[in-house]
Amino acid sequence: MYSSKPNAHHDDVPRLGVLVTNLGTPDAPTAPALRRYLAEFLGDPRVVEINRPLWWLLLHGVILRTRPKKSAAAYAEVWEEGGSPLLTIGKEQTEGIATRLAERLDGPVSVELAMRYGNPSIRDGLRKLREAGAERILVMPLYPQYSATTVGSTYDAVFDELKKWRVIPELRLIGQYHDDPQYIESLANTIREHWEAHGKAEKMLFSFHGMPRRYLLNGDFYHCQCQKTARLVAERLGMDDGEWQVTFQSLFGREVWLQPYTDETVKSLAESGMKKLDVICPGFSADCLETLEEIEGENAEIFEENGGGELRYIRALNARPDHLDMLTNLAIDHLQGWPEASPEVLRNRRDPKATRERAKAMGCDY
Ligand SMILES: C=CC1=C(C)c2cc3[nH]c(cc4nc(cc5[nH]c(cc1n2)c(C)c5CCC(=O)O)C(CCC(=O)O)=C4C)c(C)c3C=C
Ligand SMILES: [Fe+2]
Ligand SMILES: [Fe+2]
Repeated sequence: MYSSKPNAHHDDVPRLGVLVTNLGTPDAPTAPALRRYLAEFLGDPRVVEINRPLWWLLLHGVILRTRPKKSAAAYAEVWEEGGSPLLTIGKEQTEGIATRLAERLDGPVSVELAMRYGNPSIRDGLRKLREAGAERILVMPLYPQYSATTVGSTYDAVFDELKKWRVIPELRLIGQYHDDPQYIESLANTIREHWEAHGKAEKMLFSFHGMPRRYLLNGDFYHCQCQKTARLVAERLGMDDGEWQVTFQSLFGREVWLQPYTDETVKSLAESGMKKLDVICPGFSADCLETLEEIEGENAEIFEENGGGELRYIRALNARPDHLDMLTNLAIDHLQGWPEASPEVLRNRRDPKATRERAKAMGCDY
C-alpha cells in the first residue's frame, strides 16, 4: 500500500517545498552512535563501490568493530553544546534560506533540513513537506561539486522514499553549483576578509574531500569541478599560479584516492621551510569533522611538527549572509519555469477556509 498525506483534501492549497540536504552526522560522539551512522554511510553502495558480499563482511567483521571508537574520539573534539557542527550549521542555513525565500516568493513555501545519513532523515523531511501541503519539491543538496557518492546518493534516498508514495510530487533537483559566480564571490570574500585580518600566507591550499581515483576514471567528474572552483576563486583574487594549489583530504581505506593528498602536501610544504600556510575547503558548505578536526586540528599539527609555522584554516561559508543569499538565488533559479498556478488556485490560496467548505459541499472532503 502506498502512503498518503494524512487528512488530504481535494482542494488543498498547494505549496512549494524545499528540501535542503547535507551528508549527515552521528547523533552523539559515542561509539554506539558512530556504529549506527557508519553502518548506514559505509553500507551505501554509492560510497563504497566494491563487491557487496565481500564489503559487507569487511564492514561488519572488521571496520565497525574498530572505527567507531576512533571516530567518536575525533567527533568529541568538535562537538558543541548544540550538537555536531554540521547539524547546527545546517539548521542555521535552512532557517536563513527559509526566511529569504518567504520574503521573495509570492506563494507559500516550506523548507526542511534533511541528512543523507542519520537524522533528520530524508524520509522524515519529505514527509514533513508533504504534510505541509508541498506538491512541488526542490531538492537542494549543499554540495557545490557533483559526485555520485554525495549528490547521486542523496537522489537515491529521495527516490527510494518517493516510490512508496501514492501521490508523487513534482520534483526538481540541484546537481551542483561549483562555478556559480555568487558562490565564487562568497569564497573570494571570505579569503579577502582573512587576508585583511591576518595578512597573506606564502601559499593557499584549496583542500577538497577525496574519493577513490577509480571513481574519476569511471566517469565521476567531481575532480574536474573541484579544479574549476579553485581556479575561478584564484582568478577572482588575482593569485599567481605558484600561490595556490588543489589537494584532496580525508583518505579512507587502502585504495589510491584523488591526489595530491592534503596531509602529504602540508608535510612537504612544512619541510620546505614554509612559515605560513592558508587552507580553505570550498567543497564543504558547512564546517564539520573533516574541516575542524582534520584540517584545523590534525593538519595544523602536521605543519608545525614538520618545521612549518602556522597553518591558518579559513572557515566554510556556513551561515554567512552572502552564502545564504547565494543559496536562495540558486533555489529561485531552479524554481523558474514551473507553470503558474491557475487563477482558482491563487484564489484558494487567499481564502483556504472557503476552499475547504466548497470542497466539503462537493463531497470531496475525505
Ligand atoms: C569511504 C569512503 C568515503 C567517500 C567516498 C566519501 C566521500 C565524500 N564525503 C564527503 C563529505 C563528508 N564526509 C564526512 C565524513 C566521512 N567521510 C567518510 C568516508 C567517505 N567519504 C567517513 C568514514 C566519514 C566519517 C568520519 C570518519 O569516521 O572518518 C563529512 C563530515 C560529517 C560530519 O559529521 O561532520 C563530510 C561533510 C564528500 C563531499 C565526499 C565526496 C565528494
Ligand atoms: Fe566523506
Ligand atoms: Fe579532472
